[in-house]
Amino acid sequence: MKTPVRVAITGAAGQISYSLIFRVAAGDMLGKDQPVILQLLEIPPAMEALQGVVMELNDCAFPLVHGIITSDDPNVAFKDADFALLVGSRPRGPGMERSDLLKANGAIFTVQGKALNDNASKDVKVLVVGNPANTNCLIAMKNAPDLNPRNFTAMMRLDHNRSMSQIATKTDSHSTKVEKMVVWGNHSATQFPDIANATVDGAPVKDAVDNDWYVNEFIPTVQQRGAAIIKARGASSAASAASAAIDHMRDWALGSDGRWVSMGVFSKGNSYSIDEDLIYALPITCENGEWKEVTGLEIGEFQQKMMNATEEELKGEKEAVIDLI
Ligand SMILES: NC(=O)c1ccc[n+]([C@@H]2O[C@H](COP(=O)([O-])OP(=O)(O)OC[C@H]3O[C@@H](n4cnc5c(N)ncnc54)[C@H](O)[C@@H]3O)[C@@H](O)[C@H]2O)c1
Ligand SMILES: O=C(O)C[C@H](O)C(=O)O
Repeated sequence: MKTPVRVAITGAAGQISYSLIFRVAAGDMLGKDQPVILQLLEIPPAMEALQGVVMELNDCAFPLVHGIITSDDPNVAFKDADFALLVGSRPRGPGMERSDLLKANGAIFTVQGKALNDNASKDVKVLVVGNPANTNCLIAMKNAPDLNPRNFTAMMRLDHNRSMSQIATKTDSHSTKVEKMVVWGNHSATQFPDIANATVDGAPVKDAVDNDWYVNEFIPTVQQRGAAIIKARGASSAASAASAAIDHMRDWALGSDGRWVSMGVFSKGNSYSIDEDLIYALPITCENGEWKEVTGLEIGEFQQKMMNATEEELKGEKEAVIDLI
């Protein structure tokens, strides 16, 4: 039996966590042979609801769960954490953009960045899910000067998975047959789901779909999918967001087997001339617990325009929270 690892999850009584925690506990994230100690963070008004979640976790009698800690203090929840999934923050409602949440949520990530810096394992792998995820991740990273910036990532995997699913449906194939999809930039309406290198059943996607569908249907559908779910469900995506978080962390920890994934990462040293002080989604492969940028892709005029637009938005978000970083 492996030694248990510590998995901290914030917003643990919320919608996403209600799916996420149970999947982590079942071994979907780190493997069926990896015991976990769950370290669950909430704010004081939600601690009672969190106790209900813990009762349900206990009632599952998960073989891999070797301890459950609950707290409203990030210094306790992040103590020696090997993995930290920062979910806790307000979701947007109808008619809002994710960046409208910066004022409400940004400050959460200064406190949590400091607490990670002071308490977590030096190798902690951090995934920011709470919106606006990229800029919240930048805030947390900047408030954790003793941790390697490479430890901080933002979730773009939901956008990546949404793209693969849309392509599979359009080409009458299956999402597992779609490879080399890239979603660049911000988890927002400016994100750029790019099919230039993507293949389906080994053949170029761009030969299988027409450009009009790509530009006028596919890209806006992926960009607006979060808003479409809010409109339909009356609440933001939760189970699919949890599933994407599981995919992101699993691949980072256990490897992506050469498959490309999209992750929001610190842009310093990137090979696509993107501003070097952002959390920007790039094409990534993961191996031996490390992520690596896919380099050397040719960038055409349309791609450059789309990549610049999402970069500009991220620069604007950063300016809006400059006092927090
Ligand atoms: N990056 C993505 O792809 C993606 C996808 C879906 C949702 N999200 C975002 O994830 C966040 C959570 O969504 P949800 O549906 O679970 O929301 P929710 O409102 O159901 O749950 C959020 C939980 O966070 C808790 N919380 C608030 N402040 C906290 C703090 N300082 N410390 C710890 N916990 C705190 C709340 O008490 C609540 O229980 C939202 O910001 C949402 O927009 C991101
Ligand atoms: O759209 C939202 O606000 C929730 C989430 O970021 C999503 O993409 O579903």
